[in-house]
Amino acid sequence: MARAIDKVKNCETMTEVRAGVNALDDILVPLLVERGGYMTQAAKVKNDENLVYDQDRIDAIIERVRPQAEREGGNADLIERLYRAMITCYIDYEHEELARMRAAGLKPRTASGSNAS
Ligand SMILES: O=C(O)C(=O)C[C@]1(C(=O)O)C=C[C@@H](O)C=C1
Repeated sequence: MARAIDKVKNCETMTEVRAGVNALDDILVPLLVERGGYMTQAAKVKNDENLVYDQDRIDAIIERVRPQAEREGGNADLIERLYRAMITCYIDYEHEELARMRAAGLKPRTASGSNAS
């Protein structure tokens, strides 16, 4: 199976480079929107500001994506930096989504862990 790095076309002009980048952004943006949708789901399920940030999960994601990047012929350090920056943005978004849902009437979790009715 072709690695991602092997799909990069040789370019002679910046027009060609930017056409390649635009084509990938057309794929990336919908995926980032979809990933953001799961932050909304996470905010709803966690329903606790103190649970939004999860260091163990961040570590697990980085452990997954670094070897994936290497298998695709990429730079694992670059992908880790991108993921850490992206997750930081999604954490902010998850907090925003939880605040939005609270303003719309979502009640905080009770001490027993279930949602207050
Ligand atoms: O898996 C979670 O617990 C999430 O809320 C998602 C996510 C992410 O994948 O961006 C965001 C915040 C957490 O710190 C860890 C990971």
